[in-house]
Amino acid sequence: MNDLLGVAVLGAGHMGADHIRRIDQLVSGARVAAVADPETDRAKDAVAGIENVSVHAEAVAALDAPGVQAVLIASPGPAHEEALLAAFARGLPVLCEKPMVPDSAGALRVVEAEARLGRRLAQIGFMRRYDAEYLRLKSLLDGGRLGRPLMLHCTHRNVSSPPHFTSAMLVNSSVSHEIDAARWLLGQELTAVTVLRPRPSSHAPEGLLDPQFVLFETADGAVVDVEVFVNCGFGYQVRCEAVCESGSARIGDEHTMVVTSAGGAHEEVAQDYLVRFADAYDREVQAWVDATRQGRVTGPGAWDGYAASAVAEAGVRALEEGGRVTVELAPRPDLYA
Ligand SMILES: NC(=O)c1ccc[n+]([C@@H]2O[C@H](COP(=O)([O-])OP(=O)(O)OC[C@H]3O[C@@H](n4cnc5c(N)ncnc54)[C@H](O)[C@@H]3O)[C@@H](O)[C@H]2O)c1
Ligand SMILES: O[C@H]1[C@H](O)[C@@H](O)[C@H](O)[C@@H](O)[C@H]1O
Repeated sequence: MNDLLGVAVLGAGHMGADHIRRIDQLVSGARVAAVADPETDRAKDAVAGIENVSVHAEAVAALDAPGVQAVLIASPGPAHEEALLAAFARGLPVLCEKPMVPDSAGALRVVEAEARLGRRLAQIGFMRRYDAEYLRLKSLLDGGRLGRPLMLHCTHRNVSSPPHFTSAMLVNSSVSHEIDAARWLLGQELTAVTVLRPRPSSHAPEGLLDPQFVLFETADGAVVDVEVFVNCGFGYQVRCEAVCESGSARIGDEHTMVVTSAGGAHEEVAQDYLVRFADAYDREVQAWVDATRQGRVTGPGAWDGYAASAVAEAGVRALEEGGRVTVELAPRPDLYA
């Protein structure tokens, strides 16, 4: 392998442009070798000032571009399956933004394709696993000092939702993070989901069911609740409180600065995920580059992406049809044992 891992970035929108900047300026051991976006001007803007990078309208052309040794997928969710399978066909390691594939059948096809290869190539962009506060909570729960976890209470608030956002996306895009975090923190699969629909906020776009209250049950009898509110208007807030047999622990309150001026003081609230989780994205991409250079996958993988999609799909059914929906997972291939 060359000195620097050559990465093709697919999608140069919000996340893609941020990852391009990160690989170019912050991460060691990698460089941006190619970028693909059907909006080629967007791709050109994102790589302005970067040398030896090719720009493509088609994702596949970027995978085949000179110097490409790995892929970072930051296109919209529905484009991920094709890109993942194309990367697998070329033996290229991948970091794929969440959701891995929004529908569970497509996600399972990705799992099966990787299982057929017989080696793991995909890491999924569940960056909360790299956030310092989540890591502290994980370490506390694993240490056992608080006893068995019984419940997680989660809050996931965005200032506003993008124009294309649908009611289903509150579950399969936003809550996909809580689904992965809960599986990871508790070390269990989520087995059933119920979604309550409070009256929509008058600040939400017409027809969008926002907020929602999502309730998960786990294989070992714990319960996870998530308030998801993507047009809350005031800030980006992600909180998680674990309630255990011998105590509780809460994260998500620390991302504030207290500003004092003109006879008053107020706490600032982060306005978006790029600020709140900046350090987590940095650590995530660095860890992916380091592992990839060693020929390994160390982060959340295709099975985690599939499980999150299957749980989210059950959640969307619960949202649309009402009632409690159980989650059916396919058998887990040995590759992910
Ligand atoms: N981890 C996180 O916290 C986080 C945050 C935001 C978005 N995301 C995920 O990142 C992905 C991108 O989201 P975004 O907010 O950057 O979206 P975006 O709309 O800002 O950007 C997507 C870009 O992909 C391009 N594109 C469309 N089809 C493509 C294709 N087939 N190949 C290559 N590029 C294509 C679009 O032209 C656009 O420029 C989504 O999967 C989203 O869920 C993750
Ligand atoms: O795609 C984004 C992203 O995953 C954010 O982390 C989440 O807070 C948003 O709700 C979602 O729309």
